[in-house]
Amino acid sequence: MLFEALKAECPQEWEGYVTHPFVRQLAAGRLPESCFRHYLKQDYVFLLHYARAYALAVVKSDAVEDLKQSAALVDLLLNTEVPLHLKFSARWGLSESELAATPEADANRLYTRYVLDRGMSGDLLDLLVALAPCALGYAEIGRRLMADPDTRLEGNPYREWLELYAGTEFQEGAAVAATQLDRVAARRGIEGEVTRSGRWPDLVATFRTATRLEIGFWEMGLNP
Ligand SMILES: Cc1ncc(C[n+]2csc(CCO)c2C)c(N)n1
Repeated sequence: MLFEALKAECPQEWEGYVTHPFVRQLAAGRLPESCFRHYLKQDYVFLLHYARAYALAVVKSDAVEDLKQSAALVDLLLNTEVPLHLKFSARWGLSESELAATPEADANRLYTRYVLDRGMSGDLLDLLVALAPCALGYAEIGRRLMADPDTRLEGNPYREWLELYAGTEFQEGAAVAATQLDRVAARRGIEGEVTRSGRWPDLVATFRTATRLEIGFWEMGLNP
């Protein structure tokens, strides 16, 4: 699986992302509320740009299956994920107008524009690899946190967040994204020993950069 091969190339960055102090504090219920609210506001802005990146994936698709999958994700993001985020944020006292007026943090801008740029200058595979730490990382984070003895669900104000990303629906979505990555790679002639492909160094560099930018997003969350 391409996703596993990419992770294996940058274990330090990957561990830094999925075990970041932000998520560990969140899982233990020790994350300051100001950090979580800051994160929620920035994540709203993030989701809108993320939807744009999948819209670009529609443009970059040359197979009907990929067109459909990316188009469905744009719809899911804008018409399900964003309303869910609004509902969730409302319970933290954040209104839609407050979220919409959020000034975009540099770390946020850096990340989403990097992904869009990889998609713009590269092909669908470059774009999906740039999206992979986001599309697949949160499912892994949710799964790991649920198995972590330091995680506390009882009385944890962030319990819903944990249950969302560890939930079946989310895990299945990530599995579909991983399958698409493999399918697109195979169509570009990258199959079997993927690490011997001429494109491998560039794909690894993209994945590593996007993973580092996810770390930057957590860091931003810790510094409201
Ligand atoms: C900074 C940041 N990175 C990743 C996600 C996770 N995520 C956003 S939309 C989506 C579903 C479609 O793949 C996933 C997994 C996030 N919320 N914020």
